[in-house]
Amino acid sequence: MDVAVGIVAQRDNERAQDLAAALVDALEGAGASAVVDEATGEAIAATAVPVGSMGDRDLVVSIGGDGTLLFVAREVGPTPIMGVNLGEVGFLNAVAPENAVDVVTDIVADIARTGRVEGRELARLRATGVDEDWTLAPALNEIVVHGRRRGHGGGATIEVRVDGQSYAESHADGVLVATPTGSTAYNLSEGGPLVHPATDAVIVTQMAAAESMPPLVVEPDTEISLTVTGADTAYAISDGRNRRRLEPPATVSVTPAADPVTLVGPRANFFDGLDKLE
Ligand SMILES: NC(=O)c1ccc[n+]([C@@H]2O[C@H](COP(=O)([O-])OP(=O)(O)OC[C@H]3O[C@@H](n4cnc5c(N)ncnc54)[C@H](O)[C@@H]3O)[C@@H](O)[C@H]2O)c1
Ligand SMILES: Nc1ncnc2c1ncn2[C@@H]1O[C@H](COP(=O)(O)OP(=O)(O)OP(=O)(O)O)[C@@H](O)[C@H]1O
Repeated sequence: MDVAVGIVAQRDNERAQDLAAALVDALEGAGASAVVDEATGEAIAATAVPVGSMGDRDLVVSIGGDGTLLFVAREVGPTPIMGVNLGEVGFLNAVAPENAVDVVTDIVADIARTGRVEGRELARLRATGVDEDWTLAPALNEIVVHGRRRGHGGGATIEVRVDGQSYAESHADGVLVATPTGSTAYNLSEGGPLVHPATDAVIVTQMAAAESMPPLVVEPDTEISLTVTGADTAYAISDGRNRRRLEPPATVSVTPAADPVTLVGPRANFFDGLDKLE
């Protein structure tokens, strides 16, 4: 089968663009087709398409940090993604740049031979409005609900309900609902637990709450609802980038998203990765 690959390189990063060019050459040499994102297409000689249209590719390669991979996941949904790490932490991107050409050409040869992609599924969360009809882009890391701004005078009163049962209610900077993938990100800075990536779970962590309850870990099919009062404005935010302004009183419902993200390629070692977080 003819394998089609999309390549997204971190914007304005020359190293990422050079690697994208090397991947295009290697893939075309191996008989596959390769396109790059539009920003990268301005820097290197390659066919460019919007990232949002790469959902029809067999594989999308993200070259950059965790933020670039989160962006690619938002744009291409369930299409298999492989991350090459040029960033600092690289929790989501297991492949080192020097191995990228070999790893990608091996994966593409596998797809050509078998017609399928071996990957692992990472759960996402979906946030919807209860009083108003809106939905955020599915979150691979976390949904955050916070007041007008982080810090003094910017918080709100947020009640957390777990499958309809009240768990906590306090004035706080916010509350975050994280996946195991997101447990090492914002959740960790707010005192939430690390959850090993092989665990199916959802984490609820209050952010600087006046009357705090311990962070809570529940099974993935649980509905978490967050009711915001005591503030003029609040926000619901998916993976730090996709946001919805709320006018409290407002309730946000967080449930499992239908489509997981499929990550392809070698797995990052969770315990080695933790050393990089300090
Ligand atoms: N105080 C904090 O820790 C804080 C604040 C805002 C956002 N964030 C995280 O940033 C994410 C958005 O990323 P961005 O690059 O667009 O914003 P960003 O540029 O603010 O990146 C924040 C940092 O989070 C790291 N990161 C992202 N996902 C991770 C994960 N699953 N495990 C470990 N580290 C991870 C990134 O490598 C980066 O160093 C959000 O989903 C949130 O988890 C963290
Ligand atoms: N090729 C691209 N086309 C369009 N937008 C891009 C592209 N690459 C990155 N972006 C934007 O940049 C954001 C990623 O942020 P950033 O580059 O700061 O994060 P990163 O990959 O985690 O890198 P670092 O670890 O160096 O911070 C994405 O959310 C997206 O909005």
